[in-house]
Amino acid sequence: MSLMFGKARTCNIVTIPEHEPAECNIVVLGAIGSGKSALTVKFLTKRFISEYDPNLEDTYSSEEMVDQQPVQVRVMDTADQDGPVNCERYLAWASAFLVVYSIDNKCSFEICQQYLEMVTPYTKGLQPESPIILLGNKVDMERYRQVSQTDGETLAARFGCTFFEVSACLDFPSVQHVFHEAVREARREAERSLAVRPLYISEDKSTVSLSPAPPLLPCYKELPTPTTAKVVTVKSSRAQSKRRAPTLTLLKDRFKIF
Ligand SMILES: Nc1nc2c(ncn2[C@@H]2O[C@H](COP(=O)(O)OP(=O)(O)OP(=O)(O)O)[C@@H](O)[C@H]2O)c(=O)[nH]1
Repeated sequence: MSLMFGKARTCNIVTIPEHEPAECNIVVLGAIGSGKSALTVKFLTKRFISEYDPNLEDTYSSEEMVDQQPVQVRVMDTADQDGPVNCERYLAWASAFLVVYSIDNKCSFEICQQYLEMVTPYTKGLQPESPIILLGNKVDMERYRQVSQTDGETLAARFGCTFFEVSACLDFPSVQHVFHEAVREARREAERSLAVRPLYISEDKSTVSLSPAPPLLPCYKELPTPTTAKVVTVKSSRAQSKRRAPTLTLLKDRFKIF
């Protein structure tokens, strides 16, 4: 079981054991057509897709550098046909959630509320919690806007989650920032969860030990086997490349990338 964010930390008494390399599993949720796949592919390839197979659910992996720390980011691009159903396939797997609606589609915003109502009670009870980011996508469609930024901010505040408005077809840095912010929030939650574990001082005072760790949810289990999921790996490491767009081994017939 790999633990989240294995930056070893020593203090004068207790050394937290070196963990394995950090990993972060991000699950992208939202209504059909809200832009989940486009945002995912933009983050992984810097390119905007225009066509996709709406019934396919894929999980991608990318080596990222977030705040000078390497992290293996896995992104599950879900494809729920009718809103939050069959959620157990990703709830335990997730380190963080991106819940996406389209600002030009009020119905997609209402479906996001259903996702937040389903995911929040589950994550709030976890150690560490899996943070949630609410995303208003297609901000380039301002002239067709049906959901105000204030509505988005209000919904995010109601569920205690971070809020951004983005566009998968505009600049890459704003999309990358959202995914990296999800990693940062998951990292902070993991550190906070470690920090609140009580210390026990043994009788002879010579050693101090951390209480046995609460069963941290493994941030990466065997991927669930959704009927159509394909695990696709980003070929080149973004951490090492000179910001080259990694080649993503997408099955080209499913995405028309231009
Ligand atoms: N204008 C604009 N169009 C977008 C944006 N993001 C996605 N689209 C378009 O919206 C449509 C749906 O995008 P997808 O990324 O496939 O949406 P999805 O949420 O993955 O849809 P499902 O796979 O059916 O769940 C496609 O035609 C995209 O080209 C955006 O930021 N701006």
